[in-house]
Amino acid sequence: MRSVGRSDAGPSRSRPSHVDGAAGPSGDHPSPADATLPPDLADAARALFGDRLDLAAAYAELLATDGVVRGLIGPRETPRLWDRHLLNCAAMAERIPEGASLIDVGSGAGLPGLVLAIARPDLTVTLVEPLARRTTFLIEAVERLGLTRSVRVFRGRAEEAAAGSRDREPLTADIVTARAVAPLDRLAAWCLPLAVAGGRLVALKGASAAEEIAEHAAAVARLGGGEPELHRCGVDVIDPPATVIEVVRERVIGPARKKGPKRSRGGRRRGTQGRDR
Ligand SMILES: C[S@@+](CC[C@H](N)C(=O)[O-])C[C@H]1O[C@@H](n2cnc3c(N)ncnc32)[C@H](O)[C@@H]1O
Repeated sequence: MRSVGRSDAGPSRSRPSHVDGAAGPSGDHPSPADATLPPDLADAARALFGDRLDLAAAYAELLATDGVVRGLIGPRETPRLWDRHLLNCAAMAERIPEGASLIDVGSGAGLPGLVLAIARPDLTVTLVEPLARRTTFLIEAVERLGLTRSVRVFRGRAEEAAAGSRDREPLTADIVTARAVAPLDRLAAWCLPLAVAGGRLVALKGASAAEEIAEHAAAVARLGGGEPELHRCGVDVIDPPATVIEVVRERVIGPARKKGPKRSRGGRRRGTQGRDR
């Protein structure tokens, strides 16, 4: 069994002051967001993060420092952390119902799962990531941002999370998110088993989202998914808006059945007499 790195041990002693409601972006003191956020993105960031903007800025700072040093984010990404990463991911929040449970598959350095946990304190978030270097960063980030009550980290693959083990129930959630993890057919195979019946996969995709739907809709249906839908998020807030593909888990498909013994032309199993069932 793979190890499970949980981070739900209550508030961290090292949590930053802004979590306790120290001066926010509109307060009297300079805030972390004032220092790191490009001025032309400030309105969008305020619209998407609201009074959690300083927490988002603290996460951006972590990505730009520890995230780069540990090789989780390329140094060339730091000038575009807000527009390409934080704002895009936060825009997905409009597709997620109030109070939902959420599993983020292949979180990497926390995108989009940690961003959504920052923007939406009403969510309960599980970050699923197989690589130890990444889960170590995630666990530390969750503690430093004071998010231990709403976010936990599962080290393992999505398939393992969905399968459960002798010591652990299978993980499930209302919403399963993913960004930059796999094409839609593979994503559906990994993510739909993690959604409750009627729950949804919400995958952040790029410009080729419509082609992906055309290519993989049949595979998604075989996996128990409904018709994939394309939605634009953050319209009038970010430019361009974020594109997501959503798939509802309409049917619960069990594990692939093993092939039975070959049947003869008459419908009887080879080597059996009489009963065919
Ligand atoms: C390209 S990174 C994207 C990370 C992050 N979602 C982002 O947008 O920056 C893909 C991530 O998916 C993870 N991954 C790959 N296969 C996976 C699986 N079957 N289950 C869960 N995570 C997986 C990898 O370890 C990696 O961290």
